[in-house]
Amino acid sequence: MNALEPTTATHGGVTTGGALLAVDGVKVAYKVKGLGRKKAEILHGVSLDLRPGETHGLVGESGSGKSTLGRAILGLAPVSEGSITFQGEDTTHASKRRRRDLAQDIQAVFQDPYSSLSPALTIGDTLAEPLRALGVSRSEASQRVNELLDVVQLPSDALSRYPREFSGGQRQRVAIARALALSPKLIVCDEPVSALDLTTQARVLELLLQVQERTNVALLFISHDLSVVRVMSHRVSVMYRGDIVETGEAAQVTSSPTHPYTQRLLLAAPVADPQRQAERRHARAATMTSCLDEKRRTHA
Ligand SMILES: Nc1ncnc2c1ncn2[C@@H]1O[C@H](COP(=O)(O)OP(=O)(O)OP(=O)(O)O)[C@@H](O)[C@H]1O
Repeated sequence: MNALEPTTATHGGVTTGGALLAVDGVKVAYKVKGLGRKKAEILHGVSLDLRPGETHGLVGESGSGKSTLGRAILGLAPVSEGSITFQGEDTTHASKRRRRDLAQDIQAVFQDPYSSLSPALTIGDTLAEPLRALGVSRSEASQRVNELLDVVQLPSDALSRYPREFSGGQRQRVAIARALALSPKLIVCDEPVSALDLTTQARVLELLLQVQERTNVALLFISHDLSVVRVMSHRVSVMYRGDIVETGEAAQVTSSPTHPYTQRLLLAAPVADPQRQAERRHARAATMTSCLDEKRRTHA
């Protein structure tokens, strides 16, 4: 198994064929204080699908249920109705043991790598751990770890250092490398750049695009930032209060949305200085757009 080998053949950047992941009418409900035995329904029956090698953006305001959907796909949220199918297998209520196996194919990168990287492990051990757990030999794991460092553009002296010795952007690179260790087919990226400054955001997003190019991994890209979702995604779904209200090609959804909520999301001006915000957005979009153009040229 080579961490950098494409998992399937690609065509024009996105592999053709059936869905890799299908979420169908999924409901998630939690017990909450004050409701007695009644549960609060967070997802009201959401559906989306992801093709191999595709990035599906999931956008919506805080509390709309984006992370809950990501967690349901990872088997971390209780699904009360509906189904989640991965590579033709119903994984909705997969056993713990099956989940461990599925982790080879479905990985996650979260907003805060501090919470997902063990402070007690060096980067070398962090990256080798999932490989060793699978029975990969020490020397093969060591070779793979070096490949992974190369992919995420971290120096080899990173291996003996600890997460606290890295910047936020570097730690997110480590988290991406660890997610890639087992050559997954899908990575749930939950706000992977929200905690980073804009320059670092652009670098990490570019890295994700390059990684997808090399490995054909599919990404569920969760963000509240429509401009980031637009440049990262092939298709976009918009969540509003536990429902997906609109799904379509990224360019269509983000330039001429049909649902009133998406239209409001587009118009939302998040900061007091709109001039500065517009300049920043423009700079970020330019970086991302050139990156995507390059990607398209490579596949032309
Ligand atoms: N374990 C839980 N128990 C009870 N309620 C929960 C739980 N997890 C999430 N919720 C509730 O579900 C709703 C959706 O949360 P979720 O984190 O999925 O939203 P989100 O769209 O990802 O928001 P953000 O962008 O702020 O992360 C929120 O009201 C949250 O309080």
